[in-house]
Amino acid sequence: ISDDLLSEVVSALEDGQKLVDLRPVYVAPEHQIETQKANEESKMKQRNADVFQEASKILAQKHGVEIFDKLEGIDFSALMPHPVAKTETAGRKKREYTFTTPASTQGCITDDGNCQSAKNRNYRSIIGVCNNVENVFLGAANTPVQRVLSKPNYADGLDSIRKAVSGADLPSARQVSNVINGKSPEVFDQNVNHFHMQVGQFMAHDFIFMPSSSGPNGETLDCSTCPTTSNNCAPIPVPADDKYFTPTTAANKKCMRMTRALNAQAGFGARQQLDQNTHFLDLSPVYGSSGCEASSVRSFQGGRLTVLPTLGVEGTTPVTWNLPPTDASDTNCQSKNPFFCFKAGDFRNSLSPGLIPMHVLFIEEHNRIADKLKQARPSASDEELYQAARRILIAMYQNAIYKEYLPKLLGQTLMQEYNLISPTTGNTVYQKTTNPSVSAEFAAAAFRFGHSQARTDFIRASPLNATTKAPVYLGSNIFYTDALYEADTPKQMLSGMLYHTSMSVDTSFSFPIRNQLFETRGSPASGVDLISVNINRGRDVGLHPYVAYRQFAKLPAVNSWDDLVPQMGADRVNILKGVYQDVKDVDLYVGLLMEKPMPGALIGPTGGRIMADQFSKSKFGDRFFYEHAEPNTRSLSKAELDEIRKTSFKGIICRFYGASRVLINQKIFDAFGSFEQCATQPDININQFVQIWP
Ligand code: HEM
Ligand SMILES: [Ca+2]
Repeated sequence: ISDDLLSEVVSALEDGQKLVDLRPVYVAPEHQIETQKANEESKMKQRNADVFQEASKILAQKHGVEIFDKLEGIDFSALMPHPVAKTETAGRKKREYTFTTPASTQGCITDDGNCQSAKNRNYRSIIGVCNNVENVFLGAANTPVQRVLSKPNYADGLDSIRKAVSGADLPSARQVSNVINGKSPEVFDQNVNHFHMQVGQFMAHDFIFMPSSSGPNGETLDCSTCPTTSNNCAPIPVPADDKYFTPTTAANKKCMRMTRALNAQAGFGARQQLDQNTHFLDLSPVYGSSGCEASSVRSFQGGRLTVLPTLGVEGTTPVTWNLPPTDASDTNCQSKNPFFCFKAGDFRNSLSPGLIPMHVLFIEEHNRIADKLKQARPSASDEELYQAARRILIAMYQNAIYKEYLPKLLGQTLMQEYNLISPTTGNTVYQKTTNPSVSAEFAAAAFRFGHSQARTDFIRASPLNATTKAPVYLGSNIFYTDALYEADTPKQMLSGMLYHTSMSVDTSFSFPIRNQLFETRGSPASGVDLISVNINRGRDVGLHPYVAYRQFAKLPAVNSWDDLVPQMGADRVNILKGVYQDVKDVDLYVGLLMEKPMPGALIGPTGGRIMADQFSKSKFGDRFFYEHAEPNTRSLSKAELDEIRKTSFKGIICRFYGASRVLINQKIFDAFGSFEQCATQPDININQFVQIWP
């Protein structure tokens, strides 16, 4: 670029920094739950991004947004007027990397920074670097999301929220949520159990942790006042006739709090969001996405992960069960000592009551594998046992997702169309040119379909489906863990989820999901509506309206409301007409859930394709995916892969219960169907994994 433009860039950055310093501060006066709490690395990225954002506005005002085409791809971070800049790869060889480490990393696991080291060829790194050796940060923690449609949709091309076609504001996300929500009673899907919901949430936490913006010194923002002047708040107006978030009158305008997703743009142009977790399906909710998370869940003995053995009484029988280790400093935890929330690879582990059983399920399977490895190889070190068990468990998990979870969600047509069906023999082929990163459309809209599956309650049952104790009500147990400390609750809750249906995937949601997210017990309306948050989140991250994705979904273009009828039916289109002025205003999340499911699937063609596309990228763009055999990489041997292929969620669950469970659902996500004997569920032959070491 010319010297003139360069000096303009420098002064725009300087002025940008001044504007950032002048921004009104919306720091929360009192403690607030922050599900999507940013870590130190994300916060550092926001510091640069805020300046780039202000500087972009200065340049755009003078030259129009076209100027950004000229500046694209150039690294300006060294010109930042404040010192934390420096990009990860600047001045480094391609296959080496360094990453900014927070100050408090004492005792945390570190990496050797070399993608060709034996360790990085043998195992996935914890933070996900070196998966793609030519583009070492692709898919790593704290890197940007990608987009199904190449550019985000912002009213000013930079960061302001999309407007309606008419130029007016879009209808309030709570208004939309109120109008689309089906009438009670809840409708259940007789073909799908609640475990399908729970696995989905766990996977969501593996794919992505999109952090929220924070204040100038990393504080929690208070985004409940409206209208707002903050670039990082997007409060949701509550309609005057709202049934739950009352009282509200036009004069006494009330807003539901919502903080915008943290801006991590690393150059000029539009706002850009990031994923704080590894983008890969690599069990990061168990093992962590940072060195500190990883070390905090390990026992450092025999390759094991830490558990909290717990004692209780069921009826008159003493019982013991495991919980994850506690985290007394979890700032989101609403239950108090001794009912601490837990420490796991993902900070959101105590968000909903059903999540902890998932964490315990995988922690215990990891420990069983580590113990078997140790028995077969008594001289192996803790590190060797941990890494080997981790590799085996991730392989089992990927196998279960692609063979059991995904066909139920997508149906055969899309499984075939996106080449997602696992071969019974031989290998699949890694594609180094495939970007495995999570897409904004997947994270902020399509994969949130699962919020529609979440029922009001978590039933606790014995392995024979006898009810044991009262169901755990979702609305009063978000970030509360006391129920998990009641005898054998993780196993009883998992049993309940296996035997009981989930809600059907549509625009009907359970009461807690629509009204009680983060609610504090005894304080009605202290929470938010997750569905409004989903809709507003889509606008926040610059998703295009639903109609823009029709071509990607191989559907005819939409010019009038009638064009939606073939996919949605006239009744649903009428509901949409009641809240949106124009068919081109409809939010992506809403459009996806309004589509009728494809045959044999839980979701319609557009949501299905956004998800199938993601699962394809997550498979073919993951060098360590369990079915690939890649040179210079410790892929699974044929014998190892044959062992993994025999496993399933069924076996993992049976082993979790031990002798107390005899039968298991033949199809693990069917609520009603045949059963199989637990005794016949294949486990891996550990000797096949010990022969080829590491
Ligand atoms: C009890 C059930 C659940 C609760 C209470 C819950 C709650 C939440 C909350 C509070 C957020 C953050 C929203 C935001 O600020 O934008 C979120 C995000 C999300 N949820 Fe759920 N969820 C549940 C189940 C599920 C299920 C079953 C799925 C998928 C099948 C899912 C997929 C997602 C995804 C993809 C995100 C975005 C995560 C990110 O970008 O970091 N959730 N959920
Ligand atoms: Ca991950």
